[in-house]
This record gives sequence, structure tokens and C-alpha cells, in this order.
Amino acid sequence: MNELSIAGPVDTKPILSDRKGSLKVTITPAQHKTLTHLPKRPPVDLAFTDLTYRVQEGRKSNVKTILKSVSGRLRSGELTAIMGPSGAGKSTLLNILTGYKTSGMEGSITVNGMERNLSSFRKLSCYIMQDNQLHGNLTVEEAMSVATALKLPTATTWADKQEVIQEILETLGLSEHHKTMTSNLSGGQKKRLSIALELVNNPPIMFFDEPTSGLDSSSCFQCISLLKTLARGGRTIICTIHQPSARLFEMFDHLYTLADGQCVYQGSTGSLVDWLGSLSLQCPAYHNPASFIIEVSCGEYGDNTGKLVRAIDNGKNDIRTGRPFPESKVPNYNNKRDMEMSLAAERNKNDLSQLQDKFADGNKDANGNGNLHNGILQFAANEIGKGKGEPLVVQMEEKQDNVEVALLGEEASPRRYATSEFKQFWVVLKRTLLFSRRDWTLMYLRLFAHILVGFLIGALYYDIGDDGSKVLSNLGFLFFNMLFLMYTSMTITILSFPLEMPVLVKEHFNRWYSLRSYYLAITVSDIPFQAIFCVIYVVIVYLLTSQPPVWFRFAMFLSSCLLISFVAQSVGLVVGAAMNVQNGVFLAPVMSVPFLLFSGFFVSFNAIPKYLRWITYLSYIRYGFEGTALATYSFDRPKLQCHQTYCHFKNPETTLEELDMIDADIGLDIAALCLIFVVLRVSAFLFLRWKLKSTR
Ligand SMILES: Nc1ncnc2c1ncn2[C@@H]1O[C@H](COP(=O)(O)OP(=O)(O)OP(=O)(O)O)[C@@H](O)[C@H]1O
Repeated sequence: MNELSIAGPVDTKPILSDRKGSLKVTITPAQHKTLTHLPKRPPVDLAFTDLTYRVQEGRKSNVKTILKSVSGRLRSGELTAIMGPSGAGKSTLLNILTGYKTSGMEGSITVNGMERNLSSFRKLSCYIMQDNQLHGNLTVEEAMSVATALKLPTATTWADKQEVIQEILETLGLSEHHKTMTSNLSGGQKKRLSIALELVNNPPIMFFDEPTSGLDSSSCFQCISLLKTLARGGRTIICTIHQPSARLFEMFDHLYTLADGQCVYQGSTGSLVDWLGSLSLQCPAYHNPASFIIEVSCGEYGDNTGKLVRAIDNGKNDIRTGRPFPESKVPNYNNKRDMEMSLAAERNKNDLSQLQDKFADGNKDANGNGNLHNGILQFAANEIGKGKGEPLVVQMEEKQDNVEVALLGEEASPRRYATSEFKQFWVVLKRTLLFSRRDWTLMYLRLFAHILVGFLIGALYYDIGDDGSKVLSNLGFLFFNMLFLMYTSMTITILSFPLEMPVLVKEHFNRWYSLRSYYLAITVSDIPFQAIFCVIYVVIVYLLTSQPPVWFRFAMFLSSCLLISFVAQSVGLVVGAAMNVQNGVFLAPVMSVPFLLFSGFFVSFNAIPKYLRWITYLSYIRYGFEGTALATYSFDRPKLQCHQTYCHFKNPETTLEELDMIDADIGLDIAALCLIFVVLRVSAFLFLRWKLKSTR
């Protein structure tokens, strides 16, 4: 006999059997799950009035208006869908509301009736972008630990953080996957993890860009159910969505529809069909209302956009309330009954939030979802009917006060981030070191390449270091070292760094850490690995090629090689920060060619035309090559051995004269490399900052 056990929200334990008695379904009561350990945050209503957004296209005079004086109001405790045909301006509106885009915008955005302060608003909100942007090399648990370490105040104890993680993972159905690598999660699980990470500090406003994209219908349902549960907990949940199924559509509380940058509908999803009908736009029977409004917006039933925009006053009206807004901070009730009704609805939201666990669990069962949902709504409706009017005035006033205090508190706080910059640096550093350890390409392939090439070079130039007849080959060896160290450290950074960008954009925007802490952490994190690989390579080639066995010469040789690899890594960072992988992989080697040509190996300094000599001063390869050449041949090195009748370069000074390095100073070479290193690292930071701003 098959037995199917469903951990459901129902308190009874019915046993269902088919007629033959072959299937037994046991519904066991679920654990009571609530997000009780999350920090308390105020409910937030967001309103925007006469919002216009313009971009400049091509020439300066060509201005395109994407949003045309739209208004709207998004309430706490509601799940809002922003819908519209492709190109209507949904993502643009979302980007403006989140504060992701700020330039080119006109109009007003208010938070709980007060003009939005972007800085404090960003602390109250989070933006979950379409493509999840997760680090694949972390387990769910590790990702959550990083989020709690960065997003919760440092004073929060380890045990409390663990409680928060446990609670969120359980509520979002991820606890059994806590050891799974993020890269191995399914699409729906990745989406839930993205939400879980942002839920850590319990932001009262959550924005989602197409949360259901790429998910199958069951995962879509789970995802929207989850968003609805979050909304029922008093949060303001706003998402853009492309034509949801009728089942999904019903789950949204509030619909905001755009067409050609204007609002064509704002109100409850349930009122949509009637409202369109009142404007002589009859939704055919059994037709999905979501599809119908999109078809109407696309002009499939004639040009109705103007009519709809006028009827809804471009978003100033709301079909539910029929009242214009934004409303004043203290609601302007017409009479006592209006006030009581409104407050009862407010309280009802709180009642519903107590049921969020039941709703969430119910969604796990694809068959039972709808009924459960209706059941909860029915329960809520009954609760409204019970009329607990008298104490509500006090409740509401308290809520108003709390909102203001909380918002003012956030605004008054000078801190942009929950933790100190040092803590951010430390957490990001530990996370980056963990990635590096797990990244096969970054670690083991790189180590293998250094050892393999080291032995290959050692075999090719075996024992030539002290042979007066092979000095030219030895110079070739010195130059090749520069080439190898430069390319390995540069390309790995060019390839890996741009892949980090989307995660950086998301986490930095959602106030996980400052760019400075992040940059410092990634700068520091790769230095030890690069240093170890470089030391291994240099030891192998130095010994196999029989370079002078003198400690101070080895130290100078190694220092030059280390600095070259650090500088090349910095070039990789600049290129990786400024451009994408394709452009970087092509441009960085091409841009290195002049530096290689002017390194002093192909043409000595005096032979270079005077007007081109300045390039040699910029060539870090020159300083590295000069450093290793001086470490090998300078400092009164005794004459080399000569096994032939005549060795022109038997005297090391002859080699230095030939290279125009007789007066060169290794101290200057090392100082120049250090200076170039610092300049490049600062430039990479500035490029990164510019890139973060320009992507917005
Ligand atoms: N920087 C820009 N320069 C020029 N046009 C832009 C720019 N950004 C957006 N647009 C245009 O604005 C319009 C709205 O874009 P948006 O991405 O907001 O649409 P959308 O409703 O989200 O579309 P979709 O559903 O296809 O993602 C589109 O016509 C788009 O081409």
C-alpha cells in the first residue's frame, strides 16, 4: 500500500483511501512557523505622483519619455503586481521606485505620506532582481550566514543569528537543502534563497523584478504564494510580472497596469473585469483577465489607452477606494463608520499575518492550495464581520506613531550599513577565500599551470644561468618569466572579476556592504594565492636554470617577479572593472603589447627613438625585466663560466652594458612597480565605482 504523508496546516488527521484501499493519505499537522525572530520594522506605504522619466537617446536633443506623469499608491500588507505589455515601462517604474534609477526622473515619491529620503528608504527596502545573482560556490547555509553577518547589527549574538537563519529557511521551505550548493538548487529554490537572503533584516518593502521568470507553473505558484505570505506579514510587496495565469492573477491584491508609459488600471484584481466592462470593454467568458488587460493595452480591441488613462486619471484614482491619493499622512475619513471599516481592515491584515505559516505550508500541496487560500480569506472575512471596533483607534494611532518613530530612527541614524566597514571587509574576505578554495579554475588549474610551466621552462633553459655562452638565452628566460607571470595573473582576473559584478551590484544596492570594504577584501583575498603560485614557479625555474645561488639575488629576483604578477593582476582588475569579459580578454593582451615592446628586451633604451622613450617609463614589464636582470648580473657578480673558446658575455657587466642597465637601480625599479601597483588599484576602484553608477 502506498502511503503519502502531507505536512499540511490542517489540525485534523483525516485518512483518505481510494475505493480499493490502495492509497492512504495522512495529513499531519504542520509545525507552527512564524518569522518571530526577525527585527521589527515599520509598515510602509509608498506613493508616487506625476512621475515622469526621460532618457537621452543618441544625440543630446533626442529625448525619449518612458514614463508619462504616472501616479500610484502601493500599500503595506498587499501584494502588488505591475503589469503591462512589453516595453510599457514596468522595469523602469520598478527601478525608479526602488531608487535604482534616480537621474532623469521628475515627480514626487512619498513614504508614509512624507517625501522619500532615498538613503533611509534604501535601508527599508530590498530589490530582488530577475536573475537571482547568487554565488554558486556557497551552500544555502553559508550564504545565509554571510547575509546575517552583514545585514544584522554586530551586537546580534551568534545564537540569535542562527535562530533567524533557521526560521527563514524553515518558512521558505529551504531547511532540508541547507547543505546544498547554491549552484545545484532548482530555479524556484534559487528564487526562494534570494528572498531568504534579503529577508534577514526584514525589510518592510520588497521589490521583485519578474520573480516568476524561468519557473514552471507549480514553482510560479509557490513563489507568488510566498510573496503573498510576506505581504500578509505587513510588508509592501511589489513585483513586475508578465501575463500571469488566471490562478496566479487572483492571488495579487493590487494591480498596477502600464501601457505606453501611462497607467491604465490601478485597483484590486477582482474589480478589473467589472471596471473594464463599465468602459464597454467586456472580458470574454473564461478569458484570463490578466491576458485581457494586456490585450486591451496592446490595442487589440482598438485604441483604448487614452480612455483608460483618463478614467483612472493616470494612476491618481484607485478602483478599490475610488479616492484620489496620495492621501495625507493621517487618513481623512468621511465619518466614523468609514474609519472603523478601514481600521478593521488594517487589523485584519495582522490577523492574516498570523496565518502566514498555514498559507505557506498549504502551497506545498499543489492540489489543496486554492481551497486553503480561500479558507484563509474566508476566515479573514469572518473576522472582519465580528467587529472589534472600539480598541482599534488606539491600535491605529500606535501604529502611526511607531511608523514615524521607526522611520525617523532610520533617517536619524548616520550609518548606511548594519555593520562596521571592518566587519564587512572581514566577512567578504572570508567569503572570497572560501570561493577561491572551491573554485577549481581559480586554484588548482592555476597551481598546476605554474608548476607545469615551471618545469617546462626549467627543462628548456636547464643549467644555463652560469654559462657565459648562453647569456642571450638566459635573457630570453628572464623575459619569458615576465610574460608568463603577467598573462596568468592578468587573464584570471579579467575572466573572474566581471562575473562577480551582478552579485556586487545587487548586494551593494541592498546595503550589504560598502564598495570600499568589498574592494579591499577582494584586493587582499587573491594576493596570498598569487604570491604562493609565483613563489613556487620562481623556486622551480631559479633552481633548474642555475641562477646565482645567492640569497639576496634570489630575494631581489623573487621580489621583481612578485611585483610583476601583482601589477598584472591590478591591470586585470582595471580591465575587469571597466569592461565585460569579451572586450577585456581581447583588449588587455593587445594593450600590453607596447609595454612588452618597450621592456628593454627587444630594443635597448638608447636605441629607442627619443619621442617614444616615455613609453618605457610606463612599461611595468621594463621595471620587472630590469629588476630580474640586475638581480642576476649586477652587484659585482663574478665572471661566468665559459666552456667555449670565446664567450662575449662572460663578464656580467658586458651584459648590463648591452642592455643599457649599467647605471640602473633595482631600488628604483621596485619603487616604480609599487607606485604603478597603487595607481592601478586606485584606478580599478574608481572604474568600479563608475561602473556601478553607470549600470544604474
Ligand atoms: N536607457 C534607455 N534608452 C532608451 N530607451 C530605453 C532605455 N531604457 C528603457 N528604454 C525604453 O523604455 C521602454 C520601457 O522599457 P522597460 O524595460 O521599462 O519595459 P518593460 O515594460 O519592463 O518591458 P519588458 O516587459 O519587455 O521587460 C522600452 O521601449 C525601452 O526600449
